[in-house]
Amino acid sequence: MEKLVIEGGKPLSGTIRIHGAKNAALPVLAASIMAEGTHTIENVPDLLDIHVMLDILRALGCRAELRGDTVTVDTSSANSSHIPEELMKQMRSSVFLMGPLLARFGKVQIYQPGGCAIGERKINLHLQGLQALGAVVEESGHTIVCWAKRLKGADIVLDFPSVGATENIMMAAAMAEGITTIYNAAREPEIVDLQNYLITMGAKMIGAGTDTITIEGVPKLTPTTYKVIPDRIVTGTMMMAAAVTRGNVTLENVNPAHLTSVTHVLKRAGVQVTTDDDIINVTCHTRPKAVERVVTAPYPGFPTDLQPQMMVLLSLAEGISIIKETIFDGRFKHVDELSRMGADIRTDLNSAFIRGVPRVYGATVESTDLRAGAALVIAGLAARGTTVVEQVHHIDRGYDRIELLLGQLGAKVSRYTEVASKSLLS
Ligand SMILES: CC(=O)N[C@H]1[C@@H](OP(=O)(O)OP(=O)(O)OC[C@H]2O[C@@H](n3ccc(=O)[nH]c3=O)[C@H](O)[C@@H]2O)O[C@H](CO)[C@@H](O)[C@@H]1O
Ligand SMILES: C=C(OP(=O)(O)O)C(=O)O
Repeated sequence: MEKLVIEGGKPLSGTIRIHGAKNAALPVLAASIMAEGTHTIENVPDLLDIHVMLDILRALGCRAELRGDTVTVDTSSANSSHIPEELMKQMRSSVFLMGPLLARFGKVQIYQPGGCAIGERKINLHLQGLQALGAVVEESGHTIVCWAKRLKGADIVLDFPSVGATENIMMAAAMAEGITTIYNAAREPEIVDLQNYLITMGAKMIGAGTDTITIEGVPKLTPTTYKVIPDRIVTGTMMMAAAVTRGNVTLENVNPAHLTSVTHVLKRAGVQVTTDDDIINVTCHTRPKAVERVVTAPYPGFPTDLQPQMMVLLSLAEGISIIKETIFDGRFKHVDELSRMGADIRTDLNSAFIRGVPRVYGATVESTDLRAGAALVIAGLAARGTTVVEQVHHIDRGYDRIELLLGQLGAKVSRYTEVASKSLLS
């Protein structure tokens, strides 16, 4: 077990480069198995979830390795469509392999996926989409088996613009017979990235980034070299860290267009944000102002993956703010921990009412999930005194050594193992 120890109260300052997007790299790596041969995927972040995906690809018979920020996957020796349960449970994104394995082998056996405890995360839309393409789905306990002699194109209307379901259907449909149209598709930048990768492999599809995606299946895809997009959630996290510490931070290798809703909310809070091609600068010299209402929504709305971090900023803002979480039903676990640091937050169902306080104080807090953990780190940076964030493995799922990233901006964040931290804190 590892912990982060944060000495708060120092404004962040400097320039950092943002790593590639976890949520883009994961479906891209899953899709690689559809084309036999060697793929080179660039700008891949060195994260726990990426390593789990590489382990799964290896368990399926592929050769896969990450060197620097480049993954090489040789899928020619893939010989299994059964994802081992212990790997399946390690992350939600293991579910992305359903569509690709069905497309390549006509069969897939998985188990209910694991992942962060942020609410009920069903996969019914994934399964309904694959069924619409002609797959037979059998569920027994935790085990799910799907098969299809040949997938066939179909019109699919999603009840909700689920990111994962859109991606799974896009991948399966890329090699189905005929035309598939996904209505009410998710519009996230990661969907566009997946479409771009699939097109580079020879797939025929248009519409990603809008709510209607049309795919004409092709019999075969070919391996390729592809560079994934920058991580908009890591970017947003660092923007908020800069703001709460009243710092001046420049983020490079980012796509400002992916953060329009976030920039808009930060500006309403009085934070200065300027952008250039692939650069964002965030400067904040005064206490942020409350924002009456922030509502999470599918892209291009305010991302749920930045809701906990935004809550930290609003906890320190002048006035009363409300955050409404509309995507996940259990994504307020950070509230209790922030309250332990002195934040004044009440929740009612999916709304959080935040009365800004002038400062928060260091405490020992627990990271309950990935973005909650990131939020606690940000709170620790702004706090008076020392903050210890426990259960760092959650944070490692989405941030490549967050302490080093923040250290480049002058933050004092150190990582300790259980044994070291005991002696440090005794
Ligand atoms: C690896 C990855 O890309 N993860 C992101 C992806 O997760 P993920 O793809 O899991 O998110 P979805 O968009 O599918 O889920 C959104 C909502 O739809 C519900 N739902 C989803 C699928 C389904 O079959 N049935 C169903 O009811 C979920 O419970 C949730 O309440 O999008 C989320 C929403 O932007 C982000 O928070 C995650 O960081
Ligand atoms: C919820 C997240 O990821 P996942 O869907 O992989 O759990 C996230 O990235 O914040």
